[in-house]
Amino acid sequence: MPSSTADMHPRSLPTLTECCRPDCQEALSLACSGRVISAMNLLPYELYTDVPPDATDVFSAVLDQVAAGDKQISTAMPAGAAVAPSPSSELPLFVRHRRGNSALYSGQSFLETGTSWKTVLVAWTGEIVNYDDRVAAQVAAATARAGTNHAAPVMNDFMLTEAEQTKAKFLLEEAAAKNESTIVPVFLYGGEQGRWRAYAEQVLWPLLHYILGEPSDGIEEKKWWLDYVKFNEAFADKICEIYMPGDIIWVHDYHLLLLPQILRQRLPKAYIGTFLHAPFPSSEYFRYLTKRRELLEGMLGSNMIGFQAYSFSRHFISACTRVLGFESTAASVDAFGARVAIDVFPIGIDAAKVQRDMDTPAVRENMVAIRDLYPGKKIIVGRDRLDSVRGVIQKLRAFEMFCQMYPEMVEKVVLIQVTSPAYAHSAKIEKKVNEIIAHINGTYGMLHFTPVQHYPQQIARDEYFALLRVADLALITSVRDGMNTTSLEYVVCQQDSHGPLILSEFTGTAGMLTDSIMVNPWDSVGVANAIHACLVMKPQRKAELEAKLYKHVTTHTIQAWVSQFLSRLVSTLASEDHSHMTPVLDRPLMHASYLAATQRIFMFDYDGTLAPIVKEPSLAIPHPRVLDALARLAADPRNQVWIISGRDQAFLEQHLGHIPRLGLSAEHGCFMRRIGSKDWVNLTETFDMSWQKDVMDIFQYYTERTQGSFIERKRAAVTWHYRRADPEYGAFQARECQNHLENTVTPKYDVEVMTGKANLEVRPRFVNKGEIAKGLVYEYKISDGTPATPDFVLCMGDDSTDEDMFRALRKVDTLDQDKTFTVTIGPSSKMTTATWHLMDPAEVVKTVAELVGSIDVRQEMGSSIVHETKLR
Ligand SMILES: O=P(O)(O)OC[C@H]1O[C@@H](O)[C@H](O)[C@@H](O)[C@@H]1O
Repeated sequence: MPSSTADMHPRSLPTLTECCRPDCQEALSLACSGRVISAMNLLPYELYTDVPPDATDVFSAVLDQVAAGDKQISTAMPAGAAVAPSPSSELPLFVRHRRGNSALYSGQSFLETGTSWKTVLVAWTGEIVNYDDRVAAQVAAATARAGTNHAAPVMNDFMLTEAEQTKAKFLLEEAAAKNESTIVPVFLYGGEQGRWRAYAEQVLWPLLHYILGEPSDGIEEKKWWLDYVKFNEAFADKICEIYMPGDIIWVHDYHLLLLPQILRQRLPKAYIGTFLHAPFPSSEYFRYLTKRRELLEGMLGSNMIGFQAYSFSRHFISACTRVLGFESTAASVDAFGARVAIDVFPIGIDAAKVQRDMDTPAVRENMVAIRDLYPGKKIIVGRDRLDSVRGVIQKLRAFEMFCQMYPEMVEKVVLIQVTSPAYAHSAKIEKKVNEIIAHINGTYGMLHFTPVQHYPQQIARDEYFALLRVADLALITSVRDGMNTTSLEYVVCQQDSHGPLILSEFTGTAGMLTDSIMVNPWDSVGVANAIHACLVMKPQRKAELEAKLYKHVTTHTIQAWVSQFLSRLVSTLASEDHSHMTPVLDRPLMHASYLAATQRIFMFDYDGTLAPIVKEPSLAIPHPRVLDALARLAADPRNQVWIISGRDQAFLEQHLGHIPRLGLSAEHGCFMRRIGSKDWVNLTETFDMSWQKDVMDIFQYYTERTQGSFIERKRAAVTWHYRRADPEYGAFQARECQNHLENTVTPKYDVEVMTGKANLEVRPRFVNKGEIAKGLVYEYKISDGTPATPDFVLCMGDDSTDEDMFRALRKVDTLDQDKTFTVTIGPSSKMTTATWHLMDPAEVVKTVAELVGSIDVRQEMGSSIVHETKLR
């Protein structure tokens, strides 16, 4: 990991001398441009309009009526607000820093000022709030807190004129220039401005946090979805306008999950990294989303996807396997012919800035004030947004339990809970919170003492840091959280006083702050005990824990996070092109060799090569185009065409047996029907088949224990399929089953266990596709029966049994290897001994059709490259 900004200098990056997809066969001589385009939902600046000069008075007057004494409302003009010079016909516009998202913005700010990367920030302006709306929003918040019914404030159908837009841009750029960064605002209009967040915040956010909405007719959700698509497209438009080859595009968070794939379609060679700041739920939960496929595919346009915690990345990979059926490893997903790296990057904070901000005279003054309020008391502090995932209710329940279990402690402790309003209206939770607090204070409080002090408001930074510094304990009980920055800031603030941290195991932070006191927020007795244990903890133990936590937080900072994400993305890109990428079949080259040859041989595997893999094997019947192409190919006397399959002879006979001059090899070579013959030869005739009973018993055992699996019994081979079972459990059971077979059956009989695509197959060892392929080459005869050596070989297959053919052909020294085309079907990243690859059976059919002239080769050549780069 780069430890200093010097490490981040583009000059020290690996030079990417080729495009990240070498199989494009287009050496682009690209170098990383040293520029990062960050795409995030909201600009770090807020834009608003038309606050009249006497705004302070008007705000105060309105707000006084609805929420007397409510400290949350800021009635003053924002300090340092920039005002655009404008002719009186235009709206005056103001820009100020946006609150919240501090980790995200400080990461961006470090990228801009602390590294040598050039940066561009593409982000939405957010709702451009006009004066009336601002008042309405404040009134809404105040009335909601006052407990009265209130409808959410309606944003106007707001529109900036061209001139105003230019002015807005000027203001934003001016603000950004202080950070030496370039800003590209995304302006969005039409209808209510909040519509652009609706899908992300009403559907996605809850689901990512394991919250299910009420079932609906879906009409509203459909509208929100269309807006979500448009939102992502608007970002893609802006990025395409400014993109230069070699730029790194860094996409942030759940508002922009479609953006990577939209960009991949438009900029096939772009370097794209995505980071999800929110949690990613179990695939069992994620699949509730009606747009689950689109969202996953959208993310998979990236070269690398980062998550806050290992469990989130595991869930994501599992969703890709289960929902999309994509192959994956513990750290990657194979999607659309490319390998997408999946990694974990827990976000940190700007610890140095916190250290500066927590040590100001204002903070120290506030600390004294707070201590004076609670002399002699242990202070427990909580600061959360008031939504359904931060676990404020769970916290209060646990505190109540603590008071009940440890009555002797009650008077010695105060819980100061600060809650800031949630994005979504949270009146119900607020009501519940107030009720519980009233109950605790009513039960355990006294005239001179109130155990829970609740501050439902945004507090100033100075007050916030003062609170974190005077606390004896921090209590974080989120029921779901991507990353909890309060816990990190608390650790920095406790450098001298060593207050322990109680942390919910359901936060993304839990994985990194292993020296906190971990709790399950649903277990109020457990949390109550943890509170007690922390309050009576020995100073030395507290100091030990704090020292470890402090070291972690000040090492894994936001700066380290930025550096780590980018350096891992760059090394992923750099390693992608040189490792084991197999080039896409050079169809013009193959076509030229074909035309020049007269003694040709073709070997095609069936499943996964001529027909796609389907859930039910008997339904994988050949498409008429496949039959037509094979028939034409076989009709040419210069061609010898073979199907070399694991299928049994009945299946091959039924679907392909009618094609004249087509050779068939069934059950991996156990049975052969030679070209021009109607008879099958059984190569296993004399082979002892008693092993089948043992294998059937074992397969039966696993079938009973693996829901959805089934046995296919052929004449010589036996196959156990788990393609309809749970993919992970099926693969696990297959490994167990394979072990079982290899310990009991293979030592006893001369048989082999093969792993296929979601299946295990057992067959006599002496036959395999490699032996058949070799034999066909050695026994090759031209039409008059004269032995000859093929001068053109095309061998295609998709699974490990076909690798035997590729390997065998490589070893035949009579063959001209330049005229021997071994082609694996699958992504270029697949491990293979084949020389070339094609993506899927559709590409195979197209390739064969070209050879026999069913498709005009001049029109179609290279189309697989186009197809693939388009997808990628
Ligand atoms: O060798 P191929 O054609 O890819 O077939 C592999 C396997 O594919 C499966 O779909 C069949 O059910 C099996 O019987 C067969 O062995």
